[in-house]
Amino acid sequence: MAGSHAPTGPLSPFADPILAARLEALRQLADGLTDRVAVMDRELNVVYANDAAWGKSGKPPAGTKPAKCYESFVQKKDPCGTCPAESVFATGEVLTVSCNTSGDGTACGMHQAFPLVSSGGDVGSILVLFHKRPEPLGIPASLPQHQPGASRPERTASRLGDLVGASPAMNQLFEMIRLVADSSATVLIQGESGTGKELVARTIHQTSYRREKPFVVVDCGALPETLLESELFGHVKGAFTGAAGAKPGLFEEADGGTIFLDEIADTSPTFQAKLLRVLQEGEIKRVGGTQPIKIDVRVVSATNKDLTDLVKAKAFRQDLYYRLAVLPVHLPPLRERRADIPLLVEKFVGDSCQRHRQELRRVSEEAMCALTAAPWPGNVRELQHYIERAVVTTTHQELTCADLVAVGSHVEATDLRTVGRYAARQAERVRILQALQQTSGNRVKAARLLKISRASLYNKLHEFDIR
Ligand SMILES: Nc1ncnc2c1ncn2[C@@H]1O[C@H](COP(=O)(O)OP(=O)(O)OP(=O)(O)O)[C@@H](O)[C@H]1O
Repeated sequence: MAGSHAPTGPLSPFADPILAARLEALRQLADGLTDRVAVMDRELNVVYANDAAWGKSGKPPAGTKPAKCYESFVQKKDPCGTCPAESVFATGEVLTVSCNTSGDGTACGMHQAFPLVSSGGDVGSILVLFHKRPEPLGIPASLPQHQPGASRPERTASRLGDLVGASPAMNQLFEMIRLVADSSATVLIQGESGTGKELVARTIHQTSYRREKPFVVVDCGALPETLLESELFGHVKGAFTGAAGAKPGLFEEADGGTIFLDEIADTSPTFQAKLLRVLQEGEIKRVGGTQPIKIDVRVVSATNKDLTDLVKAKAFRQDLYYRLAVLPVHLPPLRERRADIPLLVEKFVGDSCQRHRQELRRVSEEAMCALTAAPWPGNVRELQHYIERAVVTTTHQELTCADLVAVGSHVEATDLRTVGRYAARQAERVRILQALQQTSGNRVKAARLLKISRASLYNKLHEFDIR
């Protein structure tokens, strides 16, 4: 039996179209879950709860007045003295409640509460995840829920698939990914460049039942409007000069899977109108064609711009925004979640050592502190490249602060000439280190190997601070 909506009366927040769309998406994915999930309005009426949340008391019969959360979940007549979820309405911040599984701290056993924002921008209701009920002895804590086939990414406290993180923001993200994975609702990921938006999209795909089907990435900002249309929707023979044959588009290629539309804010109004139609109708028409083609694709999009600002400035269609952002995800910049840095550093050192066939290297405590304190304006991507350079250009078993200084400023050079010069110097440095290694530190032999004079080698050792 599936979960159900309780009647909500004429003042239901779900008269709001965006909240209604979010509720529908949540209902689709939470109905079959064994985790307890509920949505409450500002008056603490249960607007939706899945069967697991109603538990033994069972859902109220249709037509009864909206049930209050305290009546439904803890069989109390009066509201709890303080409900932590109320702060979510006040602040719009995600809340995690530390309490044990029997629900000390909150009578209902609330674990996390997420704000559901209305089209007007206020918190119209909250999504609540509860702690699991203690299982009777002898029964496994969770029964396998998934079909055979490619396994879902492994989830540990600080990792989901390739995504690592220990900050509250990342932990909430892991929970959300797990919760939304099996819905087909659209997801909009917003965050600065390099924060991991594409990796999050890929993890959502790999966590979902679509994981054995394609994950197709489209950089919408990189293509002019007409090319983007024919790439995404395909074209029929003779649709334009050079269209010698018919070609299926990326939406067709992604059928059954997920399409990731990166840089969605950089699309033209004409393209936005066409994409909106595709999302509304669940079908595409190839460029130059008239025949609609049904598609079953989950759309995950991303932008490093604030899409709500663009909507206000009328630079992005509001109706398309609502369609794309049924499940909005915000990835904070790395400087706002420094607790993730040590885990990311360890992962990137491990990956780089493996890629460059080196033994696993360690990072000294002092160096880790310096890395954790750095500003990382280029976010996780900048940290990843920095670690890669450190692994390639240094030789000590343990990476120290001195090694990091030798790698150079963590701030990436942006102009091509500087990048080229920097890369050439790094390559030179690496070659000298290799020569010294090959000759067991014998500088005369190393100079001979490098085909430079001994004096030049001494100058370069000084220049690169190699001792
Ligand atoms: N939490 C994370 N754990 C492990 N690796 C990560 C994490 N976040 C980002 N990365 C890695 O950092 C790099 C940049 O991430 P990604 O390309 O997903 O960022 P992005 O936000 O999509 O960037 P852009 O906006 O420039 O397209 C990738 O190599 C990705 O694998």
